[in-house]
Amino acid sequence: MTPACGERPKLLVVANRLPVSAKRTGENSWFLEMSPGGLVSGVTAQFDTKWVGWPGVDVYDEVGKNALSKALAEMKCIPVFLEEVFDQYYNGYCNGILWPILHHMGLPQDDHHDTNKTSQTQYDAYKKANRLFLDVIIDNYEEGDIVWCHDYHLMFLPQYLKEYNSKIKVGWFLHSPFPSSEVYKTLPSRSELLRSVLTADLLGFHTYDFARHFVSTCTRILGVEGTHEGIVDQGRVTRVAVFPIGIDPDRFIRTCKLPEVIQQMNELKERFSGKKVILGVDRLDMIKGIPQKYLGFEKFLEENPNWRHKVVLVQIAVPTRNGVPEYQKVKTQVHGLVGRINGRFGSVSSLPIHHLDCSVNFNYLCALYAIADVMLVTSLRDGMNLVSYEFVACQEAEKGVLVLSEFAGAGQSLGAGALLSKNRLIILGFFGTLTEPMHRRTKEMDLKLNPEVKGTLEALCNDPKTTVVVLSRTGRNILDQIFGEYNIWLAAENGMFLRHTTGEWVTNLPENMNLDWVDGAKNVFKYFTDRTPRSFFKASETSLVWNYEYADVEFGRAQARDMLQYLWAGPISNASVDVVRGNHSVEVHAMGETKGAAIDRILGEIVHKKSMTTPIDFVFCSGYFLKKDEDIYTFFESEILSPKLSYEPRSKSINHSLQKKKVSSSVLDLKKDNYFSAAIGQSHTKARYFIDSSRKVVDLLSQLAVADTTTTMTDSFSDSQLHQTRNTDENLKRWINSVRRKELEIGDSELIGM
Ligand SMILES: O=P(O)(O)OC[C@H]1O[C@H](O[C@H]2O[C@H](CO)[C@@H](O)[C@H](O)[C@H]2O)[C@H](O)[C@@H](O)[C@@H]1O
Ligand SMILES: O=c1ccn([C@@H]2O[C@H](COP(=O)(O)OP(=O)(O)O)[C@@H](O)[C@H]2O)c(=O)[nH]1
Repeated sequence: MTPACGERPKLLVVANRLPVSAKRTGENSWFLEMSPGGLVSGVTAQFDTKWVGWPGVDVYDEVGKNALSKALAEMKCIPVFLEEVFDQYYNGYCNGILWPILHHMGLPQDDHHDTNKTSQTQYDAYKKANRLFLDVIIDNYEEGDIVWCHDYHLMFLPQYLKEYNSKIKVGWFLHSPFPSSEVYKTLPSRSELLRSVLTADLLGFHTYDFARHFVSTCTRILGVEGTHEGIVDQGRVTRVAVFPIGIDPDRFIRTCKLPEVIQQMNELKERFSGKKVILGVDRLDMIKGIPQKYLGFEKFLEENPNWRHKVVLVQIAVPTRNGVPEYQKVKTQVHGLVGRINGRFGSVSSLPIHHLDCSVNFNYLCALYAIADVMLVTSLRDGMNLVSYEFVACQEAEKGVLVLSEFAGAGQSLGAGALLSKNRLIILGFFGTLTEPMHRRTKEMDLKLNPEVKGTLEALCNDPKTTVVVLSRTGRNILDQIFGEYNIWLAAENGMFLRHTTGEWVTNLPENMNLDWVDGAKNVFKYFTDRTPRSFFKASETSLVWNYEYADVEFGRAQARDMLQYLWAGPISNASVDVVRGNHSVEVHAMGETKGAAIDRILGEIVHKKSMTTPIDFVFCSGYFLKKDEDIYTFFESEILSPKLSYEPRSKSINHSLQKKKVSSSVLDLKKDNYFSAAIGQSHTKARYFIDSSRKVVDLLSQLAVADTTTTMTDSFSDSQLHQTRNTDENLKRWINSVRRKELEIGDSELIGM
């Protein structure tokens, strides 16, 4: 029966745990408190509905069961008493077998002597527990109710529910990750569990990756079809979708304003005054990476003696699943590490790690979140990790830093604001960007690196996570002279030549570039140089520049006009070239030789040379570029709109041959918020921002050298010295289209844009 018009169907939330856990205080009296874990926080925040679940306690007597059921009913909770089955179901199959597999950890390897018997008993207990849940649902189900099953504890429940009544609408949501099929297929009961889950109408996951893994696992293990909607099996569709869980931020913001919580914050600030506070809040679960967090902290203290006694790591390690051997082991390991690190770096008055084996109440948790300078989330794998959201919600005043493991689901939604930058690319022009401020007529040979940028540039170039490229119109010799000492990539003559300073120059020409015109044009350039006193010309493989700035100006201009006529009539008449007439120069260069055209090949080459497999997840590009070279900015914008899958290096080596190799994974992992472009000195630009002077570039680079955050850049770009040039997708598309127009800069081109 469908509910009457206007009447909403009732939702039965079924999870292993009820949102409250019970403690017995007398024969028929119970104390109820909030259950631990993100499932409870996340689901209670969003729904006012009936819950079915385990009350967190073993009850064997009828008096106790009745009293507890009554107490829970007031909170719209219905208990499932699991009794004898609980240990083998919860500690055994759920948390000893399924949990490690779902978190990519594989099956536990010890207890060989009894493995078959134990795992069979656990599997049977798991099925029995699922049936006990079914029984309670049947007792409470009313026609039209929707049953929403949660998590890996209840993978048989959808099938049992549909067998009982095929019309019940059933959803199933997984709060943990779902691993790749290679990991999942090691589970002996892999097919039965998948088949059962697929009987549900709708399946939900936190992230696209988990959903994708699930679908491909079903297709590989069961041979069913995966479509954009979900799984199709013999005409029946099970929808698979992504529903990331969240928190109620207002609850945290409100709590932080309570006088009692402000008082706690003040006490904590005083307690840790003069120190930076790093906070960790995790269940003491191996997936949370607490030992790894401590080892990292120990290394930090080893390598940075000046930070000892100036930083404290406060770790709330909420006790969890004590009945599972792996959890007991991790607890012992963690305690050993705390003892060692505090012993090594502590003093009578100060301990580097404050480790608490307990949970804390909500108000105190908010106070801790609010005063922390750094929240350190080091999950090895984590479904979502609500703690990271909660920290952000409590940080209105302090603006601390969230260090968030990319292996937590939250990394996919908080990524833009968290410290994830693993592989940064910085592309800089030379003239007007890194040079000393100077007159634009300064000769190439006199160009000098801005002394203020030297230290910063060195730090960035030596950072293993950062690739720095100077992309300039300048020639190879000059770049060699100026940057020879740095660990840097040099792209000379607008990227036609490329070199890492530890290697040799390679030509980086587009494939099939026709250079037949060069010899003929060179003759014309020579002819006019010979006939125009004090003029000179420079030639490279792809361009020729004739300069008459020291000649008689009138005569030079007349000669330039003649020279162009000769060129157009002769050597370049059918050639694919750009001709740029400057105030005192004529330049001919191969078409397509812009920074935007070259960057694609430069990236391919760098990726190949560095054997780069980690996608570039941060790009900063800035320069004092010619208008036509601004296509470098649109190159990155178009990567954001339609990313390429891979790069194939295409350059030809002058001095040694390069083995061509396809890079298989995506190279640029750019979203809107991890790409920053800033044009120097020109407000009409395709860059996202413009900067008045190169001095600001020095500031920005120095910030990047000390903190590798996208947040840092976002903050910097929102200050008054930087001007946003655009921010809408529509504009973005227009700019990308406009770049297809051929734009030639007529003006003083000798030095601008180097
Ligand atoms: O009930 P426990 O065995 O004590 O464990 C607590 C919960 O741990 C897991 O939480 C997951 O759900 C969170 C919310 O979706 C998510 O943010 C987190 O990453 C997961 O680890 C488990 O999946 C829950 O069933 C437990 O209640
Ligand atoms: O002493 C504590 C520490 C944490 N939490 C809560 O436990 C949840 C942990 O959820 P998360 O998704 O981060 O991880 P899970 O424990 O579910 O794997 C968060 O809502 C925390 O506020 C709590 O209730 N008491």
